Amino acid sequence: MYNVGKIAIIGGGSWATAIAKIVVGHTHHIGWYMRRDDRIEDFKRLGHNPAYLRSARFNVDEIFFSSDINRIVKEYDTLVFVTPSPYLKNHLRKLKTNIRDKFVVTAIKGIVPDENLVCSEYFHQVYDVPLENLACIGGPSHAEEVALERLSYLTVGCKDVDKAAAFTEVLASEFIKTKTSSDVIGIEYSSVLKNVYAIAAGICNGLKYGDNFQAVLISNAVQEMNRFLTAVHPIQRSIYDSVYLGDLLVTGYSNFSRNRTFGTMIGKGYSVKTAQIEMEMIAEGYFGTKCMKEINRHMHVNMPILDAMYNILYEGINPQIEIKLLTDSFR
Ligand SMILES: NC(=O)C1=CN([C@@H]2O[C@H](COP(=O)(O)OP(=O)(O)OC[C@H]3O[C@@H](n4cnc5c(N)ncnc54)[C@H](OP(=O)(O)O)[C@@H]3O)[C@@H](O)[C@H]2O)C=CC1
Ligand SMILES: O=C(CO)COP(=O)(O)O
Repeated sequence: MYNVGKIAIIGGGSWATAIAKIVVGHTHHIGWYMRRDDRIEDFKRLGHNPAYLRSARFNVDEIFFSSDINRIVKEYDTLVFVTPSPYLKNHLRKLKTNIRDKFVVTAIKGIVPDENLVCSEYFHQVYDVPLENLACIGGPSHAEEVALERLSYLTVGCKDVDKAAAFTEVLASEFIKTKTSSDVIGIEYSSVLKNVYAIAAGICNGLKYGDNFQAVLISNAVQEMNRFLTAVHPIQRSIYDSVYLGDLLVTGYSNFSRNRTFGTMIGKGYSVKTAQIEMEMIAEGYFGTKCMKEINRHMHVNMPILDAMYNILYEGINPQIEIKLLTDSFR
């Protein structure tokens, strides 16, 4: 089996912390790049991330921390990128080290803004990482629940399924079941789209639509997701697998979801700016909406929910009017 070698986590937020906890439980050593030295010092002193998932405790002797991304990249074989998508380029801008020969795993559920590329395409096109060295982690997995050791399913996608299987070895546990897939592009796009649909679910919640309508919205969202995935990467897949439908459901229904929370505020009448300030956390579906709208200008897939989100979030159309129009297109 493929040897994943020494693993490093790139990013210091809640999902990075949850993944670090899982991986170090297996390997007893990880590298960890965080952007702020003060956070690293506090982490070492407290034995937990001072800002995210504070209940997840670590043996800091098992972690090599650094705010120098080049140092981490040089010394580790498998790099797990877990930064919010809008910040990925900021971190990579500092990179002077070649990553062509690394195994690059992304747990990012978002598109690289301005480039309109999912992360694997970005690493392939800009950093020359071969497709068989690129993997993604998907599936319904709120970091808060993973930290509480509530049973969760993670899917590792990689063109080279042997490599995907090797990486699942460092994720699987009593409370994490793992699956493999070769559908990297499909998983990445579905992870972006489910955020857009979770914003839609939140907006409808804020507008006081009930559970009956939410079910119709999500049913139509899964059909829309399927149409797009079939157009962008036409392979045999079941959209009902948990990595696609499951992640859509958890993000659309869970109170942990930042995207849904952001949408609820918009539905209640907050402006985009105010909702973003109030949230204090990032709802990547906001950025995903614009990127997907631009990508779909060339793809011409019928995506009424995406279009409605774009009109509300970027064209300033009243959510009440836009959702009313959307309801007429639903099956
Ligand atoms: N949270 C979850 O449940 C899940 C998240 N994901 C995905 O994981 C990825 C990471 O999200 P998550 O861990 O939740 O993020 P969080 O919101 O928990 O953390 C935000 C991170 O971004 C950093 N950051 C904030 N502002 C900037 C900036 N201007 N430039 C660079 N970095 C900045 C923060 O650093 P600092 O603390 O120094 O400010 C922090 O490390 C996302 O793509 C998300 O979709 C996937 C599955 C589950
Ligand atoms: O991807 C997630 C759960 O699988 C997290 O979604 P949010 O970013 O909406 O919180």
